[in-house]
Order: sequence, then C-alpha cells, then structure tokens
Amino acid sequence: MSYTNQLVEVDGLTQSFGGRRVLRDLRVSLPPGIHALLGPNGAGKTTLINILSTLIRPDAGRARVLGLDVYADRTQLRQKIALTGQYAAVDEALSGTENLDMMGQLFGLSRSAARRRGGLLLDQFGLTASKSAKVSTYSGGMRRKLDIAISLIAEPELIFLDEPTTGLDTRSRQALWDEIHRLADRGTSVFLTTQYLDEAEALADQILVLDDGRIVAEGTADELKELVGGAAIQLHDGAGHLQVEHATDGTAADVSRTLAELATQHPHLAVTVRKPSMDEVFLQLTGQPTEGASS
Ligand SMILES: Nc1ncnc2c1ncn2[C@@H]1O[C@H](COP(=O)(O)OP(=O)(O)OP(=O)(O)O)[C@@H](O)[C@H]1O
Repeated sequence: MSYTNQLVEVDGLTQSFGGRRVLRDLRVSLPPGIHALLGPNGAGKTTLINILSTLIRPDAGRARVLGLDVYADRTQLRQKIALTGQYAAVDEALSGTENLDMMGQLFGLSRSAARRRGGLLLDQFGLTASKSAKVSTYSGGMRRKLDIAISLIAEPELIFLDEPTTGLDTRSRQALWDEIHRLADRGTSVFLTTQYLDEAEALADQILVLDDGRIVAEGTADELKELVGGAAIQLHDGAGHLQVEHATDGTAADVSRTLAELATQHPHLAVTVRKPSMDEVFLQLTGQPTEGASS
C-alpha cells in the first residue's frame, strides 16, 4: 500500500480495553480535506482520534497520518498536528491572552504575530472581554473556546477536533465553523468527531460512520443519503397519514411520469417528494438516533 499524499491511512487497526474490542480491524484511507467521524456514544470515536493524534499506541494494525507512523514517528508527527477536546494545553494560572501568546510562540510564531492572531481568535470566540482574566476564573464553556483557539493559533497541517461544538453557544459554534472553513481554504486539514449531523454535512468533504468499532459507511452526505434509499414520492390522506410511497430518482422526468400514474389512481391524495435526512441515514446505519438529532 502506498501512503504518499494521503492524510490518514489506517490498515487493520484494532484496539481493546480490558479484553473488550473497541476498534475492529479498521481500514481507512482519506485524502487531505475536512473529514467528520460520526457515531453513537461508545462507538470508538475518541479512541480512534486518540490513536491518530499519537495519544494512544494501537494494539494492532497500522496507522499513518501525514505519511508518518502514529507510533514510530510520533515526535515528528506531533509538530504537524493539533488536538482539541482535552483542555490539555490550557494553563490555568495564565490569562487567555497569555495562553495564546505562549502557545503561538511554542509553535514558532513571532511574539507580535502570536499576539495578533491570538487577538483575532479571542474576538472570534467571544473571549475579548475576559482576555486578561486568569483561566482559573473561566467557565467550562469559556475554557472550551480557549482550548479550540489555542489549537488554531499555529495553523497546523492537520487539526483534530473531538466533539468541538458540544456545549457551545450558537455564536461560538458558528465562529468555529467559519474558522474551520477558513483553515481548509488555507490548506489545513480537519478531522473532527461530532454528534451533530448538520455539522458533519455542513463541514465535511467525507463522512465516516463508526458503529461498535467498525466503519459502517463512508462518503459525502449525498452518497450516504443514497445508501438508505433515494427520494420517494409520498401520498397522504386528509388526516396526514401516508397512503402510498413510490421510489423515484428525483429527476423532473421521473417525478412527472410517476405523478401522472399516481394522479389517475389517487387523484385526491396530497403529494410530497421526500428526501432522506442525515438523521434518518444515521438511524438506519447505526440503529440509534443521534444526540443532536433535531427531527
Ligand atoms: N482507557 C480506557 N479504558 C477502558 N475502556 C475505555 C477506555 N477508553 C475508552 N474505553 C471504552 O471504549 C469504548 C469506546 O469509547 P470512545 O470514548 O472511543 O467512544 P466514543 O465514540 O468517543 O463515545 P462518546 O461519543 O460517548 O464520546 C467505550 O465503551 C469506553 O468505555
């Protein structure tokens, strides 16, 4: 297998904790870009992100990120990636600005560049008013935002975001989405886990669905929707009960031909063209609704 140019290459990756298999013989190959890992609670998402970001040594199999082995080349790899979700980088005794200054300079930015970019990130995440206060006085949400800002300061080649918007307010969530798009435009790849399907759909080029330690589906949001069946024409009675469902490829020609047939048989039923939502896709693939499912 050639590992050149791939962002992530995983082959036969297996991980167990206390005799329980959490990842099962994973095979994944991802080009640079934005990738979302979706899965229900306990599916193994954090375990996979921890292996790819060098925090855990896998039991068996190979994993390469940016062409580097996650264990053998971990020192080199750590200089090219950033990981959020653990608050590990945040120093409680320093202010928000000081944390960003320090991490920016650790990643090789000049003092003035670190201060400038740090100021921008503090502003984007709504932390400007608290920038001089010690982090020990921050709320949980504020720490989370600062953790994300810190990981974005050096514009790494690849950033891992473990459920980055869980618990964030709408403004910060939007700020993070904007920042992810901006980073991607500048060539930084993103690998994120999320329970929000709209987030995966809005951000990711490719979505991996992980269930019980296995990748059960992979593709763009549209490709995943195709997997659970394409569009359908539905006819409802006056009480809103579904009476007839007819598959369609969704094209105008097919919809109009099908409707012409249905109209003669059921002239008084109401027509809807239904497309599967990402929530339905997720439910069908994993058998579980998502926490973030809105419908
Ligand atoms: N260090 C560990 N020791 C023992 N069991 C672990 C360890 N880390 C994870 N597990 C178990 O492995 C399984 C997968 O956990 P993981 O955190 O990877 O799932 P997840 O998909 O990220 O879930 P969530 O969405 O709830 O965060 C869980 O059953 C968890 O309890």
